[in-house]
Amino acid sequence: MQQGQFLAISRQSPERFASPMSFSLSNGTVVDILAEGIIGFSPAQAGNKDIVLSCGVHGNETAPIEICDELVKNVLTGELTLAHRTLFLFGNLPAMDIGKRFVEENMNRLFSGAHSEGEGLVNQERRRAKQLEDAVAAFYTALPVSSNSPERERIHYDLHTAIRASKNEKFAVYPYLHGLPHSKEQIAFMGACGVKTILLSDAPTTTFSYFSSHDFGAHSFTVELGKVRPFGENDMRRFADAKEMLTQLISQHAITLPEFVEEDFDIYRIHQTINRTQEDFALHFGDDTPNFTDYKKGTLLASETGARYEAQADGEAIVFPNAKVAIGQRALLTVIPTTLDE
Ligand SMILES: O=C(O)CCC(=O)N[C@@H](CCC(=O)O)C(=O)O
Ligand SMILES: [Zn+2]
Repeated sequence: MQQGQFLAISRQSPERFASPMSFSLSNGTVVDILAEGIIGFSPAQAGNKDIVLSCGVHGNETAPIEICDELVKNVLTGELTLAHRTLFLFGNLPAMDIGKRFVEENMNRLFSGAHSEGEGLVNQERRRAKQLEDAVAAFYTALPVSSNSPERERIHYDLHTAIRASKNEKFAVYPYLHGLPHSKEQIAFMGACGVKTILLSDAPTTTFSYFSSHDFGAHSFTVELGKVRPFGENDMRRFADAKEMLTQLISQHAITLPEFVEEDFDIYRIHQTINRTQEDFALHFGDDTPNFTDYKKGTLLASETGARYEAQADGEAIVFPNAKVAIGQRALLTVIPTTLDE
């Protein structure tokens, strides 16, 4: 509490959080530590939002970890007083220690129960994905929505940074909503964070943000705040707007957002999801080609034995290319400009 060293203790001495613990801060906020890297706060006069901020689901995506570490520190030391119940999740602690995306398996393909499919809970990423799901479920369902109380609003921002540089530096993946409307207010919040590019998903996935969106009706996004860099090497000025808005979100009962103006955003829809199915899967552009580089119809983007993957429309752009993913996993997304209600 004095130093707010929750992440440091979680990483160095996780056994200290082997059993759940609960205590109160002098401002009345109740702190629930469920496990290493999992800490919830319930202010004495909690507003109507239940907010989950997750980071480090990929261990080498350090800027969001540094932001959340500081927010947690500020709450624990009393420098920041929360207005809403907030759950912070530091996802893959062992992967942070080795500075890698993951140790054995990409955690962000293990949600919505995928952790227990096939061989089951055989590695730490699978067990952790289940633990994170359980923590989110307990957090969102702790306060039953009573007919007398105003509807509670569930929010989950899963904070990442991208492996490649991006033409559009900050962008967010809006999970598939099964036909429900996209929230303009949420997109306006993203815009205030400096996230002016939104990718609308076209199908269910096993990502963390789809899990909270689909299972709990949360306003969820995977938010890409910049590029992967080691701890201590992030230029935090590039994250200032995001950090400021996240601080406002959790510490103010209501925040003032600029009106949503669609022209201020680049909205894309996912057009192709290309999975690696063969050992010889190869991308047909350079490793330094940034996300959102677009191509003419017919351009060969990737190939593997038995398949050639081409741009199917002029202006189709690449996102998250990675030829080294495990067989069966997503190696490339392509996106096409769209509008919100198209
Ligand atoms: O830069 C990359 O190739 C990956 C960055 C990253 O981790 N992105 C997420 C996106 C999840 C989503 O589609 O919602 C991921 O690949 O898990
Ligand atoms: Zn990531």
